Amino acid sequence: MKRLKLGMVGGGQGAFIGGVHRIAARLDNRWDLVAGALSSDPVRAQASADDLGLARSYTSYEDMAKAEAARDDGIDAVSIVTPNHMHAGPAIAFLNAGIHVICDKPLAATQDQADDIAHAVENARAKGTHFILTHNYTGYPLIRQARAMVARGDLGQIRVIQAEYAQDWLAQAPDPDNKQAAWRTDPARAGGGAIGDIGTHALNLASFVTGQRPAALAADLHSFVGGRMVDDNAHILLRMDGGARAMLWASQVAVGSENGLRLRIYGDKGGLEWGQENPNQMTFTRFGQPKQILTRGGAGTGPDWTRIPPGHPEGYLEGFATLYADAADLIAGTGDGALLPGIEAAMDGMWFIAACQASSAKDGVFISRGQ
Ligand SMILES: NC(=O)C1=CN([C@@H]2O[C@H](COP(=O)(O)OP(=O)(O)OC[C@H]3O[C@@H](n4cnc5c(N)ncnc54)[C@H](OP(=O)(O)O)[C@@H]3O)[C@@H](O)[C@H]2O)C=CC1
Ligand SMILES: O=C1CO[C@H](CO)[C@@H](O)[C@@H]1O
Repeated sequence: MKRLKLGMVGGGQGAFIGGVHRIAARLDNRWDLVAGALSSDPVRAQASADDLGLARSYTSYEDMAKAEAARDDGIDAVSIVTPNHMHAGPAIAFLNAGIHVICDKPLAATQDQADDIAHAVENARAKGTHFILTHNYTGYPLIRQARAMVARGDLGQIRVIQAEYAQDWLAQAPDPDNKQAAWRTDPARAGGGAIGDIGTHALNLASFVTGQRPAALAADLHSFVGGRMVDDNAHILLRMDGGARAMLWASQVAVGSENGLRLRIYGDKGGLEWGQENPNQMTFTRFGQPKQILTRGGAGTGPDWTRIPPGHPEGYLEGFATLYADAADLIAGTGDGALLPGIEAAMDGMWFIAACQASSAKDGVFISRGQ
C-alpha cells in the first residue's frame, strides 16, 4: 500500500486536536507527516516542528500551499486543525493548489466563509481533489453498523431520533489562559457555541446513521455563564427530510458530563441506542422482543471496521483513524470514500448553526431549509 504524504496547518505547541489527527494518521501506516505550518506565530511554528522532527516547517499556510504544490515530493493532503475562523483561508489555498483537504469541524465560523470553501470544493472536485470534514464519530464501528442496519430496514421506518452531546468543561467562566476555551467562547472565532462545537457532531451522527437530513428546526439557545457571548446550552426540535422527528441537546454546562455523545433511534419495527463513552456496545430491540446487546465486531455484526477482536476495547482514536484510512483509500483510488463526511455534511452543519441562532432569536419559531 502506497504511503501518502500529509501536511498540517495548526496543531502546534499547546494545541488539542492536532495531536489526535497525528495519532489517527499513523495508526494504519497509510500516512507520513512531512510538512506543517503549525502556529500563527513563526517562532512557535518552528519550535513545534522541531518537537515533531518535522523536516519542512512553514511560517504561513499560504507559503506552505505554494511551496508544497511546486515540489515533486509535495504533500498529497493537508489536515486543517485551526480554530473555526481559520479554516477557510487554508482550505481554499490548498484546494486551489490541487492538494486534498482534511478539515476539522465545524466547516467555518461564518456562512460567507463556508460558501467560499464550498465554491473551492466544487472547483477542486472537477480536478479530482477531495475535501473531507472530520466528523470523526462516524468512524466508530458500531455507528457504521447502525447505519447499515437502518439502511437494510432492521428498524423499519424511522420515526424518532434523540441525539445529544453533553459536556461540563464550560460550566463556569474558564481561565483566561485556556487556549481551547478562549476562541470557543468568542463569536468571531467560533461562530456558534455549544451548537457549533458539539451540536454539529450530534446532528451529523443522526444524519449519518438514518440517512435523513434536517429540513426544519426550532431552537432554544441559552448562555448560563455570565458575560458569555455564545450559547452554552441548546435544546432543539428537528423535522428531518425523511419524516423523522428529532430532539437534539447540546450542552457545555451539564455538570458531570464529559463527552456524553448519545444517539437513540426508533423506527416502527425496532430501536437502537448507543453512547460514545461505551462505544463498543449498542442495544437493538425488535418490537415485542427482548433487547439485544451488539458488541463491536461481535456476533451478528458486520461488515467489520474493527482492528482487533471483540472484547478488546477500541475507542475515539481508532474511530478517528478510520477516517484517515478511508481518506487514504479515496486519494489512492482504492476506495470510494462513501462513508466519509464531505462538503454536504459540512454545509448541513452550517445551516444548523445559523438556523438555531435565527430560531432562538425569534423565541423558538420553526425555521425551514431555504427560508
Ligand atoms: N473532531 C473533533 O473531535 C474535534 C474537533 N475540533 C476542531 O478542531 C479545530 C481546532 O480545535 P483545537 O485543537 O481544540 O484548538 P486549539 O486552540 O487547541 O489549537 C488550534 C491550533 O491552531 C493554530 N493556529 C491558529 N491560527 C493559525 C494559523 N493562522 N496558522 C497556523 N496555525 C494556526 C494554533 O496555534 P497558535 O495559537 O500558536 O497560533 C493552535 O496550534 C476546531 O475547528 C475544533 O472545532 C477540536 C476538538 C475535537
Ligand atoms: O469536536 C469536539 C469534540 O471533542 C471536544 C472535547 O474533547 C470538543 O469540545 C470538540 O470541539
